[in-house]
Amino acid sequence: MQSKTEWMELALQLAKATEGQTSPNPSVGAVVVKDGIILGMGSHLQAGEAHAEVHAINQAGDKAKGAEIYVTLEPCAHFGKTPPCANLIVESGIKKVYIACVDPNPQVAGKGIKILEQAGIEVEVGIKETQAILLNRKFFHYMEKKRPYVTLKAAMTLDGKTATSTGDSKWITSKEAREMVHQSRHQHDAILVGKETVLKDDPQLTTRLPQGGKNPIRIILDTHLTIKGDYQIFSRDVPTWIVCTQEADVKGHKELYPHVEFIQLPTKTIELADLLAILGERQIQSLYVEGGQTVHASFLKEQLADEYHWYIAPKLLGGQDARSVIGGISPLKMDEATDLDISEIKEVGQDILVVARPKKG
Ligand SMILES: Nc1c(/N=C/[C@@H](O)[C@H](O)[C@H](O)COP(=O)(O)O)[nH]c(=O)[nH]c1=O
Ligand SMILES: [Zn+2]
Repeated sequence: MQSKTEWMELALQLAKATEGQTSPNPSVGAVVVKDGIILGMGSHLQAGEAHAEVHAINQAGDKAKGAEIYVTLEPCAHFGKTPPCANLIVESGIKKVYIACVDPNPQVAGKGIKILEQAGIEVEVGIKETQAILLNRKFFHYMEKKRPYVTLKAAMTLDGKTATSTGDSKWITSKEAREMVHQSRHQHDAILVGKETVLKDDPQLTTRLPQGGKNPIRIILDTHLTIKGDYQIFSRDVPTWIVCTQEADVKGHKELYPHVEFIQLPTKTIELADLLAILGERQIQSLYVEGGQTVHASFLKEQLADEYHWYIAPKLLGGQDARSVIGGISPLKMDEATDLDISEIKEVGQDILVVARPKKG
């Protein structure tokens, strides 16, 4: 017999397994249980398809009568592409609903729970709530701020260098760490780099995992559209959006690269807040920023990064002339530093990954 916490843990595993593939929807898992026996379980797999509760209840069939359901997010109450799960739960005869976290989206918060309680179904909220909120932090952030959740990624030596003075950086981190980066690319709607990274590294910015994976949209910051030539970012297999400013000659570039989309900002410089708002309007919920140092400096200065993935290799380069992780100008006083909460440190091959987020408040 599993405890309610263990059943919710299973539902969270089901949700976590689909991380990145359900965008613009959240990742959700559900388990239907009666007398300690699993009658049905499921994950929401793709936006527009059945929700996790539908899969789990369909598997349980008539046996769902008198059962309990564990679901990682409050059941929906609105008619989206599928009928509301709250009504389905009522019709199924389920007698108790355990919910990890409510939907913070003001339009839906609490509506699903109300339908259940009005039908006389017992509801308990908050089992493994922290993990459930963490799992869908990008979705909740996007719902609240209408701009993508931004993760800055950097790979560096133990003394914080991302390349030698000649720009050589192949490779700093191990195969395992680089594979984890591709896993993150798969889980993000878009990936962003600056002009310098394109000119120096000629990156593909695609997801290349042994088991395959979704390619994020490539977003390149190129203020005056200076990137010309057969760079890999112009390949036709992945959508590429180039961000430039008002004086850039988009018309001329469009003739060179007809398959590329241009986002021309009405300003002399690329204002990141404006860009993120535009990306939000285009349903980009999560943005993976692979640098380089100038781009990282802008996101830090504007305080627009929501998460940092620092991959640190057991190497030392030394030298003030080697490239550091974040460019720009440093604040004068240490107490102007950006304070972070380190949420995870894990070994990846011979490297370590530090996951950190700006301190709230
Ligand atoms: N030099 C390194 C990285 N380098 C990161 C960027 O500078 C590269 O241009 C980008 O990842 C290349 O993308 P690709 O062409 O799609 O493979 N990133 C890493 O994690 N470890 C490194 O050691
Ligand atoms: Zn639903």
